[in-house]
Amino acid sequence: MTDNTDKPLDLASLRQRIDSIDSELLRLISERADCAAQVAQVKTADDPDAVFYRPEREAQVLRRVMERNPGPLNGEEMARLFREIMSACLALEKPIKVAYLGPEGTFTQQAALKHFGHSAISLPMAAIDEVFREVEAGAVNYGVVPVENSTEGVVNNTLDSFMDSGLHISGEVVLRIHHHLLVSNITRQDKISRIYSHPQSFAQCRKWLDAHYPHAERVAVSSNAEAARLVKTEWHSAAIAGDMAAQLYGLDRVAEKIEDRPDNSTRFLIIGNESVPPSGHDKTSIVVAMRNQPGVLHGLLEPFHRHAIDLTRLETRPSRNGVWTYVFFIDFKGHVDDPAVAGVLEAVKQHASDMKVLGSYPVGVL
Ligand SMILES: O=C(O)C(=O)C[C@]1(C(=O)O)C=C[C@@H](O)C=C1
Repeated sequence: MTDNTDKPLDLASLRQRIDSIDSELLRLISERADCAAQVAQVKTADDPDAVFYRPEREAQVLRRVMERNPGPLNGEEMARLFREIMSACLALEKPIKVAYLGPEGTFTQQAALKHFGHSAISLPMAAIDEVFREVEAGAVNYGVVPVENSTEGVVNNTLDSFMDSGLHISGEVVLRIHHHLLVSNITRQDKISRIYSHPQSFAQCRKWLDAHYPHAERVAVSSNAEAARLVKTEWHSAAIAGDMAAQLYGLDRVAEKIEDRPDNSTRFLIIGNESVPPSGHDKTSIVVAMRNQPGVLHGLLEPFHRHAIDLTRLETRPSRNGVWTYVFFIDFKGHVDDPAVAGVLEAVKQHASDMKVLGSYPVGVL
């Protein structure tokens, strides 16, 4: 930025300019919040049981921000700012309650905040099936559970919980997972003989641990946050956990980003009671039970090929009602309202002994 003589502005003038931009931003954000409050009135006038949170609309707003972002901030950074503005606007309409796989400080809490923003009320649950139960009981509006990790694969408890549940998937969020080796202020760093972490995190950092702490005892605990908590009281122990747990328990990072694969990421699902209209860029998840006959897998997959539908994931789990029978969890691009998807689902039904649509939802934006 320069004045009329092409000289760069001095610090005081730049700060003055920032103050006036902030005043303008304040006015605009408040105007936006007023609009959201009016949206709430319109929604309740149309329907007393109106649902205020609209995942398809939020995905569209964030995508538009990313597409139109002129820089110099990158698109994701800008979308994160808008994510928080929208979260605050929704809280003005109606605060949203979200249960997540706890305890506090887990990656699942980080995923919940990334998806809903910090104005959502987030409540830790002790187990995945408890998250499902809280949503089913109506104690919270939505739940957040991990479903797959790029290094370690599928989270079986989540898939199994879907088999017995009538809940819908209303969204997905992908989180880059960075693990750190954490110590507390009482830790003797040269005497670390025990390392706590969740089994999945141990698996994701196996090579690093073999190289740097081959003789330390690896103690598996129920969550990374629990690992971080334990380190507060033991002078010879360290924990492997992420940023949220480090912050929550005030731990120091002795080594950062120790995961073996730099692209290590986990996908989480948002579960709720409502189905979601199309957002323009959606995914659908189904679970299918097949008759045990030759060629069933071909019969199941052929319609996707025929209708040019992009499969994004296929998982097999043992079915709970028969020895050596299986169910398939399938994710693919598109929304149940798309004619091509409707065609595929019709064809899959012909081969399946049972099929359930778990939900159509916007492809994760952030
Ligand atoms: O468009 C709506 O339905 C709104 O309620 C507004 C708004 C927003 O702030 O943009 C807020 C919450 C919804 O989840 C989606 C969008």
